[in-house]
Amino acid sequence: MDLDAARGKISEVDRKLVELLNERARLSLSVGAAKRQSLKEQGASGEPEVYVPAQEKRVFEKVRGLNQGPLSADSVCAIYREIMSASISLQSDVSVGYLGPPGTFSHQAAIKRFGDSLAYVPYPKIEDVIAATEKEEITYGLVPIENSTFGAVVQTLDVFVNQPRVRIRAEVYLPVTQSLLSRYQLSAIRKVYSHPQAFGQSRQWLDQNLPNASRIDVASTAKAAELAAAENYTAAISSEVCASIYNLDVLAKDITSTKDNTTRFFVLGQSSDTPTGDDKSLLMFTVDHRQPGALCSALDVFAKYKINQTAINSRPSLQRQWHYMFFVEIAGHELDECVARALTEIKEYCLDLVVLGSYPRQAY
Ligand SMILES: C=C(O[C@@H]1C=C(C(=O)O)C=C[C@H]1O)C(=O)O
Repeated sequence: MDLDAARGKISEVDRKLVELLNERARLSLSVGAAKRQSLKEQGASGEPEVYVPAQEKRVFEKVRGLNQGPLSADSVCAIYREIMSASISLQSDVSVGYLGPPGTFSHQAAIKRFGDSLAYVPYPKIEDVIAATEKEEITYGLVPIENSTFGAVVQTLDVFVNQPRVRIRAEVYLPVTQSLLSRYQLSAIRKVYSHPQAFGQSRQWLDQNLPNASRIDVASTAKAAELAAAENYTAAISSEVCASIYNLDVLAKDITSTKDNTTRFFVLGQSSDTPTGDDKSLLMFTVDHRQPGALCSALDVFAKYKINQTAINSRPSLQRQWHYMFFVEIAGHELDECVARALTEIKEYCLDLVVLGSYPRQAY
């Protein structure tokens, strides 16, 4: 086929594609109308959930299975991310809050999960994102929860300890590459700004290469880049995206201590999604300190029901000194029968058990 003929055929395919995309969009408007109708029939007030991670997971799996190439399944899924983003925005005005300013890994994770068609709202602190979700100032809030190198994001867990009225709706994994950004050469740098998590992920590199520079914690890696752009003899540990946003040079790339450094985020909303058959749930509880082995007995309930624990963390309970709030993530959905039974049983050993949410398991 010659060039003109190939371009002519592409143009014909584009015409059909645009037609099909709009046909799909009209159907997603019908989905929105059906959700509203069903809420009305149940006598419930408020807007239906427009972002449905369980359904999106099914669509991605279906599309992966259908794909015969030459496009890679990942490319087709990236295109579908945008198609679904557009159909969400058509159903309703959706806004997603994240830890800003623009360019943070939270911002990148939000775009990875929600695509380009939604409105993004930066907040200066993680607790502000959670408070804005609680007040429904934004439709969904995205917060970091743990990093594969440095562990739990304690700022997020500490807000959960106060039991905000939000539910986890989805999880997102984002590969994270930390870099040293500055307007100066390495030898001139006296001060480094970053988020405590990014310092933790890059500590070895800093000890070796900038042992005498002071390390100043700030609320986000993008805030660090903003400060490094404004102040003399400073640098930031941040993302390469921020190097271009804040006009900084990348002095060193990929300075984290482990390979495949990845951060996991939660999408928070007003409710969790329905079970998919492959979900996880995050529980938060304290145990009765007067019962010896109470934590062990609580965790034993999961063993009894053959429920896998995928993560465990603890934070000070803030109620009594040396008492802890435990965060246990398990495989399964709160509405799965065996999880529901285990939760009833585990309450015997736990005080204040809260299910923070159930969400479809995502690939790393
Ligand atoms: C259309 C829906 O709403 C959203 C859009 C989807 C899509 O375009 O396929 C899938 C899930 C939802 O995030 C739905 O719930 O089915």
